[in-house]
Amino acid sequence: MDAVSTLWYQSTDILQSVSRTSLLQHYLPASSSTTIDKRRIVLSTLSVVFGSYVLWRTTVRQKRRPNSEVKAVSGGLPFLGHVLESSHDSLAFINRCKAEQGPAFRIRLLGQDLYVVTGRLIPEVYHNIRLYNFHEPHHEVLPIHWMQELCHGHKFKGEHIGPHDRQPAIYTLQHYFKANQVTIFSKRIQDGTKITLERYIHVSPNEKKVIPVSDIMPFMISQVMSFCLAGRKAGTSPEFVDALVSFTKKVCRAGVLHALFPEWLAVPIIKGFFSVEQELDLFMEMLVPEMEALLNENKDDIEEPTFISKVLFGFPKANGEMRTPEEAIYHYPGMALAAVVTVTPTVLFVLYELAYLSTSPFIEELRAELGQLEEWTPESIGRNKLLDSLMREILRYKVSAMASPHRVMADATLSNGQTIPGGSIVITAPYDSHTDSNTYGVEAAAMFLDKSLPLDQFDPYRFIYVGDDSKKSTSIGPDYLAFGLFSRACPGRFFALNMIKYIVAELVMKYNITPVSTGKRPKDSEYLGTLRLAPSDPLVFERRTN
Ligand code: HEM
Repeated sequence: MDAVSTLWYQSTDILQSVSRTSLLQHYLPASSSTTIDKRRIVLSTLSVVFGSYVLWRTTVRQKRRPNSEVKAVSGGLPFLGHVLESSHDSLAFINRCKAEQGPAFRIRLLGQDLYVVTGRLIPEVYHNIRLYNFHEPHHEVLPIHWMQELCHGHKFKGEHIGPHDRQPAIYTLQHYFKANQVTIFSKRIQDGTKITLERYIHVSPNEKKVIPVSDIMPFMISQVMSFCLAGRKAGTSPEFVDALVSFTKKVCRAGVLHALFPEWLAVPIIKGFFSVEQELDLFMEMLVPEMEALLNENKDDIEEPTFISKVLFGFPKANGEMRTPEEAIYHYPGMALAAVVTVTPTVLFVLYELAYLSTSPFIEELRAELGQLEEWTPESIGRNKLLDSLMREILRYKVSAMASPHRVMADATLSNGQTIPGGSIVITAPYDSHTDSNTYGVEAAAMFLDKSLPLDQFDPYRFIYVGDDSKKSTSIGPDYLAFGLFSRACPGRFFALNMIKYIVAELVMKYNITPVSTGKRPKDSEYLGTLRLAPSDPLVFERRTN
């Protein structure tokens, strides 16, 4: 999950929504000229405080740097740093930085220094998990537990997890969501997708409709996800699904406020406008009775285990006790959020590429292959090589220019001899690796690179030329960083791809999906180089009859 990327994406939205809503009205009723004066005073005070804070972040905290330290890239504006350049054309920006400073360089975004590593240096960061801490920066940008504590802590406190204890949510995924285990979700992926298509895409046979895919996709994915992670009752409840979408949006927005503003300012805004108390109440109200009922059954006998039931029964807490239903459910919103914010943009990318491939033979070939499957399940669809090649290519090509923030826990020396000071944030440059033939090695180049389009172009057939399993959409490596690397690699990837491929296969077989206008494909949106999203234009869905 690439959390830092939500930062810029949400910030404009937040500032707009905060100013649109009644923040000032709430504190400053507008009735007289005295009130207007008071408003001015408060606004000026806020501006001075915020301005001083920004100045402090950009100047006072600067310090002397040793010669061996990774060097800063030239250019950039005060406070904004390289925001404009990295948002305008992130790939050109990375190339310029590499040309100027080599494989590691320092950039500045919104008053924050970021150390960027490229190519062969990336695995070093993923490998040394003690030196490069992955969780801390993610918790800062997506402060899920902090939000749970802030908005719901007066009603329920999650279990204490020490730094050396197993993380219940991650441990559950690592042990119960392996490639050969995710078949337990198959029936629910199928049923959830069916209900979702009926609920969100109403197109009769031979009818054509413009569908706002980027608006409805978070709901569609949240629904199928709820089926699997929280159970059928949750998955069929529109309130539950809407609460998950709303929880996700609010936490992303709170993450921006939390990262940009001091806590004394962020907390009242978040409590006033982005509180997730109602959503967390609803999750508890709906799920606790189900989990209590499960506790009375034989736990080995659960017909359709969920993420929550695995946290409840899978393994004890650090003190040896089993979790209560509330303690198990506490881990659900964060995991569901991680799943929704990664799967939704991936499915949207697939739909846009398919829409713009609608006149190429690829779609018909894919339909012909899928049409020959003897059974229509996530497993059989998952084994289709053409669809797998499409998925790996989407995740290879659509990855953002910069991703995966890690906190450097002590002064660190990279293998090129350069150093990164302890306490800094280091990020990786995955798109650069994915498009550099040096990362693929000689064998891969001989095996498939010479048969496909150049690496900086999209080619859905690219990975069907591979003879072994090393280049499947779930197989990680330095040439495919979409799911991270080593022990920190995404433990939800087998489940995610099973689900995404099934949803995509259903859509491809049921609909002709085309762009609204036949002009040039609109560009993907890029924010700060750390987030890449498919265009938000709607697409045309035509119900197929054969
Ligand atoms: C296409 C979909 C997905 C993508 C592209 C993706 C990507 C990633 C990446 C890149 C990481 C490593 C962190 C980093 O390098 O910044 C990660 C970690 C993680 N992902 Fe995913 N992910 C996806 C789906 C999911 C799903 C569906 C779940 C849950 C069911 C999930 C749960 C997690 C968790 C818990 C971690 C943290 C692992 C740890 O800390 O060791 N992901 N994901």
